[in-house]
Amino acid sequence: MPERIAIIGLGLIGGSVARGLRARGHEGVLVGCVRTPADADRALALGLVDEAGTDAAVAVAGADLVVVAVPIGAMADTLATIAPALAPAAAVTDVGSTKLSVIAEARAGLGERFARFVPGHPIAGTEHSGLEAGFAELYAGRRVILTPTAETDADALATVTGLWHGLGARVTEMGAAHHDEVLAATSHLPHVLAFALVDSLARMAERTEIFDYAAGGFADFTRIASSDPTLWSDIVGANRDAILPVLSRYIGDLETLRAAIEQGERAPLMDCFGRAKQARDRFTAARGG
Ligand SMILES: NC(=O)c1ccc[n+]([C@@H]2O[C@H](COP(=O)([O-])OP(=O)(O)OC[C@H]3O[C@@H](n4cnc5c(N)ncnc54)[C@H](O)[C@@H]3O)[C@@H](O)[C@H]2O)c1
Ligand SMILES: O=C(O)C(=O)C[C@]1(C(=O)O)C=C[C@@H](O)C=C1
Repeated sequence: MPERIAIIGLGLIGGSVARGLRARGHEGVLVGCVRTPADADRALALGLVDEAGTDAAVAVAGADLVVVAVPIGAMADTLATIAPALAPAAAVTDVGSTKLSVIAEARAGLGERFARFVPGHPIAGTEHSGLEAGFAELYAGRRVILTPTAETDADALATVTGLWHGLGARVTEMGAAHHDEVLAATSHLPHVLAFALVDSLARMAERTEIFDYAAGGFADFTRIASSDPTLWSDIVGANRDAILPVLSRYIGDLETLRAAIEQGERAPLMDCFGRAKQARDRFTAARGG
């Protein structure tokens, strides 16, 4: 594990990297960068890092590894800010939920340091945000996708792979475009649907008492609608090209179901629900129940 690790952004994802490194006995120095002096004090009080400040360029000076864990909308500025302050041998990675957009921003912001950048995405999270949201075991047994480019240095890739293995994660490599298509379907679309459903019902609930009777079904389907609206607007905006086709396909499938319900046809419902149950049961079994 690198000796000096800088983490820019100590919310759910960056904070969990810090807590995980601590819990697994990392003996080097952890440096954190947050947005306000009050957050820096809080990060130190929580024991997340050894040094904390609000200047990303100061935070990365002398670091062997830099983990950029800010919202997608703050990636471009952050990468451009740290570029001149990076040590020559430093490896840089990110945790952003979209990869083509971050790679383009890293190429522009890091310039000649781009080869030291390893695009990454831990497929693990919760609906919570902020300094208190992280936990040490967030990445244990979870997947991390790395999307190196043709220019990515092999030793930077090895350093970042080692970070995630050290946190107990399983590392997979794939192309950035494929990553964005897969995550559009399995993460970004579900978030859009959950936000839309809760908003739609909330506007109905202004006139009725429906939420008084919502229970497990509603809670299971909508947990992720408690996620941060700014974070998710950034993600959806950055991955719109991959989200639009799966969103359109889903709307078409819903229209088919609506027509079947309207016509009183049972067979299309049984076909859809049956296929869905099988697929969901296989997914649950593959995750270990
Ligand atoms: N939430 C998830 O489930 C999840 C999962 C995987 C990856 N991600 C990705 O991880 C990244 C961080 O998400 P999060 O859930 O940890 O969000 P978060 O809001 O919990 O944390 C973001 C942190 O970045 C800080 N920050 C924001 N702008 C900054 C700036 N300009 N400079 C320095 N710090 C800044 C915030 O103060 C906060 O500490 C995002 O890019 C997101 O796409 C999120
Ligand atoms: O479990 C959650 O709450 C999450 O939102 C985690 C989740 C997901 O959709 O699975 C969200 C965003 C990511 O980039 C990766 C993982």
